[in-house]
Amino acid sequence: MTAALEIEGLVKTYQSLFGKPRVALDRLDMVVARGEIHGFLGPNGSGKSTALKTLLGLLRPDAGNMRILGQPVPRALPAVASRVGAIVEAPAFFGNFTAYKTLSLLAKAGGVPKDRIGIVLDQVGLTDRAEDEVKSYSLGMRQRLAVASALLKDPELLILDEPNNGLDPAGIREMRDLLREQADRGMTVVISSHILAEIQQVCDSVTIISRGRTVAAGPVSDVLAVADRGTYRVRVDDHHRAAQILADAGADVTVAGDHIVVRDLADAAWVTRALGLNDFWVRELTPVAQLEDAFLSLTGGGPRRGQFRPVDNSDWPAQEDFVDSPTGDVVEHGRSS
Ligand SMILES: Nc1ncnc2c1ncn2[C@@H]1O[C@H](COP(=O)(O)OP(=O)(O)OP(=O)(O)O)[C@@H](O)[C@H]1O
Repeated sequence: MTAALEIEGLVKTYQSLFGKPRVALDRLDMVVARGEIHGFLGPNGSGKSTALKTLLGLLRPDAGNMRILGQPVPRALPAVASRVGAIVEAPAFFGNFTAYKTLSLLAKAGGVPKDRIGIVLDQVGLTDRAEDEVKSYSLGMRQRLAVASALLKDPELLILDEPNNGLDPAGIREMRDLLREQADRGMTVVISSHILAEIQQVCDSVTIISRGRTVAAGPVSDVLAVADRGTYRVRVDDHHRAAQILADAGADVTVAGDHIVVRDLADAAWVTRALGLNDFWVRELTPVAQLEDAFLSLTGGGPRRGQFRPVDNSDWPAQEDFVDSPTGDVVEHGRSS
């Protein structure tokens, strides 16, 4: 069976009248199998939105091949558009329209049967507020209304850029259940996110990008296995002193709350020996395999709002290029620590 989404060698450079061109996508590759929930992960400014907008025909690519539901895009977009639901930018709703009226207009414009409105309102948990004006909605409720609008067509492929933005923990859980329900019905779901724990819980597979390039892809368990390069959590009495002993012995150690994290360990027994020789007895020695760790080790740093977290500068424009973020926030220069 063909993949729901395929991107191969996608290149996109933003031209600027005054500054240097900015390479946002640098031969990006991505494949999403049908029926799965796929996480599209990357630090701020790594190119996620650019990739999704290019895929959906909102930006023109410089090079590369893309297919949606087996059809080459952007050429075949008119043919596949009715089978794809997407939110790549926060949609602007009329504040004095109700959710029902908003969805009615969208349904009418898209030739969607009216009975879909009640179904999607129910799916996103807005039935009780359907007759309230959108201006009275919280950010999370607007987010759910946006998802409802994307679900109207009952699409085969649903693409959501940062769907959890503005949602509280309960809202995030509801969104997760909603996406899982859709996937169980056969819908393919692609979500971009920085909320790594969330991706780990909901996604079957991931593509991790950094600076416009794919750095890891595959089933979540495979990506975790690759990234699990001997990272262990160690619990011991007086963990500050124990961390010092391990650091003095040459280990890559950080103290994290009430435990120690030791990285790049070839043999976990080394920790037990090194501490035992100093009369420290290990109470816990557990391998750590979290998507967060995979993400950090693959992209070289954690996502921070409005900041770039470069990985390797070898073939990337000079540091002075990294001065503006799309949000206008302060931007970190150079390699992350
Ligand atoms: N309209 C634009 N003009 C010029 N450069 C842009 C434009 N939009 C994005 N960029 C640049 O392209 C790169 C990728 O940005 P993009 O928004 O695609 O990343 P992202 O991974 O979606 O980031 P975020 O997680 O912060 O939304 C960044 O260097 C960004 O500054």
